[in-house]
Amino acid sequence: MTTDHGVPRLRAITRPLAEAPDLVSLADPEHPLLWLRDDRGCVGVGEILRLTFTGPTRFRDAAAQWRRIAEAAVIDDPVRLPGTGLVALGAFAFADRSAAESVLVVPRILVARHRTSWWITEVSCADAPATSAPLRPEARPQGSWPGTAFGASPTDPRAGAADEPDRETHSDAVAAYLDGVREAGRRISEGEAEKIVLARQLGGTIPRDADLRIPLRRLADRYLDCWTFAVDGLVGASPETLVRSTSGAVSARVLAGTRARHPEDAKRDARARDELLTSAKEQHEHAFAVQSVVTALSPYVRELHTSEEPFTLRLPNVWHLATDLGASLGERSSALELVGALHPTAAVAGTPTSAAVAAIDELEPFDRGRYSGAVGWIDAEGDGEWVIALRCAQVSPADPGTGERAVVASAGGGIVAGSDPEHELGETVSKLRPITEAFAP
Ligand SMILES: C=C(O[C@H]1C=CC=C(C(=O)O)[C@@H]1O)C(=O)O
Repeated sequence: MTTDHGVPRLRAITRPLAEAPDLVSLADPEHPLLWLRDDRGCVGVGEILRLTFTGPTRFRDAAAQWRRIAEAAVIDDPVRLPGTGLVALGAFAFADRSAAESVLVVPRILVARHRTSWWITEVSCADAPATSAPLRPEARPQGSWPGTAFGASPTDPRAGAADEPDRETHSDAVAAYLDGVREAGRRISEGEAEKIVLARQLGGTIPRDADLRIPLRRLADRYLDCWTFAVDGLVGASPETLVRSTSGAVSARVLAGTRARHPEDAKRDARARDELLTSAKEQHEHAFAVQSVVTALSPYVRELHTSEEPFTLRLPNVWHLATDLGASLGERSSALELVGALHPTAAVAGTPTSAAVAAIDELEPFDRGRYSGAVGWIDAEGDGEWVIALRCAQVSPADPGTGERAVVASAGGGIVAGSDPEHELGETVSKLRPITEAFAP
């Protein structure tokens, strides 16, 4: 199955699909592989190749290995749309020193959609005899979903203790987060950094046979402006496009600056939006995030342009300040190479990057894993779409003793001069809502 240089040789056969299957119901209930937003997306069934990476060179290694695999592949693709032919889905860790593996997974079967076009791709070893038509996966019936009520931290998973920023006494994990925010504020006032993004985690458990398609469907139905994803146990719905690169066109959506939504009270909701748009602090925090993306992308693109002013993005749980970027790809860099150049942006690390990453390492008492890393897909042309892994949870393999799967949800926010710790805590509660609600019983 490999070339003389040890590179797996794959054959991908793509065929148009006349019918329009429900992508979520085709996913594996316990190990879903899914990428979905409105009328675009794909579901992977089975796995033919899994590549793992760790350390500071994880993006570069993945990009180089994927390029070799794509060059060696035999591709039969009359459909020729973004995501046809050979495709891998991936999830990458935030930190260079993370214990979490970064992965690229090539599904055996991919069923996908781009607006009104549907297709199926079957991937096999190039040396095996080719089949005439790809195997059709079948929708599986819905399984059980007892859900989970998250506890205040992965090590203190007392159900229900998660979201209580107004409590007089906070849990140890919340107290540690608040201390971290204060310390970040102190460092910023002393000039060590201008912005530091600090996160916290919640913990829960689900039984081994819980059907993860249920929280995924809730996310996809509710967060229409987000990419709903499931890759190697990382499940979420992110509003922030790190980079999309298709046929030479590059785009990104930068988010930073947040207010909780109040959909039940239109006036209060509008006030929250106006406050966000006019807050000098939020605009300042946002500008750092835009600048970090512009600086990182510039060497790879031409004609980079951004929306003139940040606009407000309305999600069901929060308002965000947002800026869209567009550009043309300058040279033939793959989407994964662009991801490696962009990560970590100021939206998830801070400014300047190295000082912010060092502060996160000291002030957050946990490994972020893949939270605030990158999740997305890449095809054989190097085109792809990657989001920052936000509003998400990592679901672990089942514990052999208890049969339970640990679920760790994470959310954070940018700390700048003048940030108020209790307000920041409230912001993480709003940002955790997509996951706490999707995983609710
Ligand atoms: C770090 C997170 O959000 C980032 C993205 C949008 C707005 C953010 C903010 O306002 O702080 C964060 O930079 C998170 O959701 O965990």
